[in-house]
Amino acid sequence: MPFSKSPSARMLARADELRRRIEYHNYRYYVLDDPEISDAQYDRLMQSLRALEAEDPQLITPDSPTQRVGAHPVGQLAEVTHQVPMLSLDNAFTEEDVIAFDRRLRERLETSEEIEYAAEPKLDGLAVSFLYESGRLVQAATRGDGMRGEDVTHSVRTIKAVPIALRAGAPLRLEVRGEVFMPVQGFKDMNARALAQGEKIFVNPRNAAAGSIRQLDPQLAAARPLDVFFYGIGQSEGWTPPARHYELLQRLREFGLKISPLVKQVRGVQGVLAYYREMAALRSSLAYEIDGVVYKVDCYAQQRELGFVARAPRWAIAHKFPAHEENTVVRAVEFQVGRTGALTPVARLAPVFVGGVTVSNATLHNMDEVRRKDVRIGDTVVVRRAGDVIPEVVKVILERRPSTAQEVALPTICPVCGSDVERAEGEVIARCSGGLYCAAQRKEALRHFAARRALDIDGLGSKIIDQLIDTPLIDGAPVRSPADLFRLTAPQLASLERMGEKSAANLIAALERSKSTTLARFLYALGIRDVGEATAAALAEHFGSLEALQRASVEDIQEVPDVGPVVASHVHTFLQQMHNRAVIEALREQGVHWPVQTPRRPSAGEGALTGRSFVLTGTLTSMSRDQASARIVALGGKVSSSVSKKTSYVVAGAEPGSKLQKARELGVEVLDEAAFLALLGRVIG
Ligand SMILES: NC(=O)c1ccc[n+]([C@@H]2O[C@H](COP(=O)([O-])OP(=O)(O)OC[C@H]3O[C@@H](n4cnc5c(N)ncnc54)[C@H](O)[C@@H]3O)[C@@H](O)[C@H]2O)c1
Ligand SMILES: [Zn+2]
Repeated sequence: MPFSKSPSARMLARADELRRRIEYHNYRYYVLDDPEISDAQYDRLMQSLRALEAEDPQLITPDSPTQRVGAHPVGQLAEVTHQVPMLSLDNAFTEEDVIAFDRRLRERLETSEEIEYAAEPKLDGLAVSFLYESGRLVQAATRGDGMRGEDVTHSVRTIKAVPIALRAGAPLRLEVRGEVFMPVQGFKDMNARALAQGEKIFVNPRNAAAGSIRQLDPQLAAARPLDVFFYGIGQSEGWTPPARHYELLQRLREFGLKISPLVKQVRGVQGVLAYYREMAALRSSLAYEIDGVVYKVDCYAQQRELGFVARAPRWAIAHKFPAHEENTVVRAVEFQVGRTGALTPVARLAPVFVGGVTVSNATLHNMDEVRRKDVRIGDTVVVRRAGDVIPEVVKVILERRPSTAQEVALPTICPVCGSDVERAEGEVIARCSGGLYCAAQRKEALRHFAARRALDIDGLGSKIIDQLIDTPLIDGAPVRSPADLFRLTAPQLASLERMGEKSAANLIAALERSKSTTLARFLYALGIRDVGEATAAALAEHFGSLEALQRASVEDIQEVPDVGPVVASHVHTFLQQMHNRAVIEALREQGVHWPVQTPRRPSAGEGALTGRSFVLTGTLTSMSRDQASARIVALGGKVSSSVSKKTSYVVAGAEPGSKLQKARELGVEVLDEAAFLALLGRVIG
């Protein structure tokens, strides 16, 4: 055990360490607009430092972050000195903090009366000072370190809500202060565009607003959806300011300056706390983000009496809402299989308190999203939970990536049933192909199987299906697949809740009747992805028997009218799954049957493209690839997915892939869209 240092030396070192960390995060937040920790984490660092300094005031240094506002900017923007300092606000995180604040004020004012407050939403943007001379906007500046900020007149002039000229009656000289922010929808649109163009995206609207305003190029700020609410003044000349803050805001509105419509005059602790609850309830429905509410003593005479401390006025406090964003670590990424077989990556997180609840899972939506955000196991990420929305991983903090971080891999087999996972070309979602067998898809598969247009099992609704898959009925096991339905006996069914003997007997009879079906209904009932009734009917007509379809290759299946490569591959993969085959086999053993059909022959007029094979690449403007395939096949041609010497034509649409290259190498004839349409036209005409 090392010797414990003297307490003051230890506290000194700790205060030093906290200051260094806070300075670093101030720099990232105020100068780079790219924070590395969440606001809540930052607030905790500040609270720790405040607590230390309160314990031993000798620890306070003049340059401690508790004594100063923000950070001094080091950008290329010109510096502006604030005539009246732009301060920060003290924070309250609990009702107790607010009660203590109000008590302190009444003690200082030596009053037993309730204080009147102006209560305002606390916009989450950045503070800007706007100087109007003779009613015209002459300068706009950021807060910076409170004493000196940056000249941002060029970008502020592009904000439509900031008047270039005030209305008549405005004082000769007026410095107004307000919050510039980005509405949530504008922020999302902007990030979506940035993403599409491979540009940097912002974590939240606040950083986006700050980043936009501090751009050197006013064109950039002009393109960003910025807005403003004005909430106070700095220096002014040539008028008598009102006696109350609330009245001041009304005057500012008369001058043409935008004031939050949510500002209210309230009385005492009860008044402010009621306002807090009202705004907390409104929070998620507002078009912009608020991170709390601000209470300001309404009467300016009282404000003057109360004065300031180092970095904030004594007469105001920001009452913060629970944070919407927190940082935490991704411990693992697991895949959940939905009822339609879709695999969703889910991040397992070190539990974190955010948006008022403890969150330990967050959806990653799909693999494209995982790649785009580059989320790896072991990463520190920003997690967001706003309102009742599902928690989401917003971004990875790359600076915190450990060398052991692991990339996320899409499993090749379903984590629930072990069937192959398929992800069709161009599709975002990966799916389990074990539709008939997979426990995750069981309920949906049974519901679909029994539906009227499938096997039409009268009386087998969702409620009974729920019971069947939860109750061990058959040899101690619940129903696992459609084949199990036909093993059920009337007494077993009658033992289910709300199921009399009569209904049980009816259901057994319905099951019996459903055994006699058609191949088309049966294929539809299997619930193969993208195989609706029409496709099922086309498959049945084309192949005539289930055996023929089971033997068919992807190319063979593509010969069916209206079946393109994607659907063909779904059908093929589904029928190749061992577990699916076993269920189909069991269904037939249980007596499910259909009349044999004769396979379809091409009718007159068709067959004009017989013997010719096509490969499609790129995008056609007049039809989809599947439609093009269908047209070719309807005329007797074949469509395959890869180019070989035997290929008759490669049809190349816009932005063709490597297949075009291959065609040229092999000397295969290439048709552009016009030539392809001409060929179809010639053949038909
Ligand atoms: N994540 C990080 O690394 C990091 C770093 C530094 C700061 N921060 C965040 O910034 C906060 C500190 O920043 P701050 O000093 O700007 O304090 P603040 O944001 O807590 O409060 C002061 C600011 O509130 C704004 N405001 C919004 N509505 C207002 C209204 N109606 N009336 C008056 N002011 C209003 C003004 O811009 C004012 O300057 C921290 O609590 C933290 O959340 C985060
Ligand atoms: Zn599965």
